[in-house]
Amino acid sequence: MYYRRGREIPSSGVTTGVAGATSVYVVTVIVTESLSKRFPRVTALDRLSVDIAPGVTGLVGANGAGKSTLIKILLGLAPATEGSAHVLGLDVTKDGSTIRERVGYMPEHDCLPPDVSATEFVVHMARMSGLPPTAARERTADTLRHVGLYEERYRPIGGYSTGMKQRVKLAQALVHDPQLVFLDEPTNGLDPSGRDEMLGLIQRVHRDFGISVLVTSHLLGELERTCDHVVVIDGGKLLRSSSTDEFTQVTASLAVEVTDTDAHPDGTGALRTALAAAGVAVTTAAGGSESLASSGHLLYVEAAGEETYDLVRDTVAGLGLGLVRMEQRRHQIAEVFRDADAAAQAIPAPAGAPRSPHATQDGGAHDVA
Ligand SMILES: Nc1ncnc2c1ncn2[C@@H]1O[C@H](COP(=O)(O)OP(=O)(O)OP(=O)(O)O)[C@@H](O)[C@H]1O
Repeated sequence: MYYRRGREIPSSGVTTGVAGATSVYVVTVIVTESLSKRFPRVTALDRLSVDIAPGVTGLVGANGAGKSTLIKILLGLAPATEGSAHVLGLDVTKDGSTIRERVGYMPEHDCLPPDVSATEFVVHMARMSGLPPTAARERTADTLRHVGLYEERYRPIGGYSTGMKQRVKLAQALVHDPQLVFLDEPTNGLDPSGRDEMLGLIQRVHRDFGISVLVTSHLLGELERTCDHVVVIDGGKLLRSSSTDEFTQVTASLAVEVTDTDAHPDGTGALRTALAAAGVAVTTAAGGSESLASSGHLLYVEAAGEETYDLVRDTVAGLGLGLVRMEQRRHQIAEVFRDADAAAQAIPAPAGAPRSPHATQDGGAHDVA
């Protein structure tokens, strides 16, 4: 059973967006309703209500935003202070052990025994999940092959690189063939190529095995590449939840670069003036940074459709400028987040109000790839 805001619907034969006679249901794998977690000195989650559908979902937020706390509550490992949460239709307060049978978990921190091999460790975790010995060994071999550790599977984990250890953690989360996996900062400590490999593996977990993924990161760029949907939290509150396409496509723009001419020594400025006169929104750089743009002679033109391409081409030709490039440019999640953050900072905090974890910690939301 999956739930949509408390309404129970059968999972058999149901896919995302099931149309009933009178209403449309959205199938979810996770639903939280006004979920809060308060520690004596900090509110880690603050009335968080969010629906997460099958697929690959990114949970993004600065260090201390509440990501790990949410995962622990969803696994039934820590109680919420108030509110409710369901995972695969199961209540986290009552069905924690069933949830953990059906959900894989890759913890953030290093938790691997150094003296055993990947095979021994993953077989052990498979047995702990209830698989019989033969199935546990077979699944372990398959899973280690999937994560690219087959050759090294008999070596002690203590001699592994960080990337290999992350793969062992991923393998133990997948070995019992869960319906859903929680991956807590799986790219932590990896170099750029290690990150790319891990992100590729995560996409294949869903594409090849149909396992839904909730993956946390404080690196917006990598979630943008990997996830169908992104949930942004800040100081335990929901900042935004939408599909990656919505994040990045809503405000698609054209990046336009032109040459200067004798008639127009500032070709970029001339084009900008002409397009503005034609009623088109033009900025010189993302976020309005004039200096950044002037060094690259780039204009960003809000694209309403095909006609914007035609208008830019005709205006460039009319001014006698050379068109160096005109390419569609999707806004990056980081920009959307930066805009939201700028808006939040414009609202002064009440005198004496405690600073949120977001405001007090390093490596925050702007720690983008
Ligand atoms: N057991 C605890 N006792 C007290 N405070 C806690 C506890 N666990 C977490 N916190 C606090 O709750 C807030 C959220 O922590 P959480 O670990 O969920 O954040 P996070 O988004 O996962 O960040 P990180 O990636 O740095 O772990 C932080 O301010 C943290 O210090």
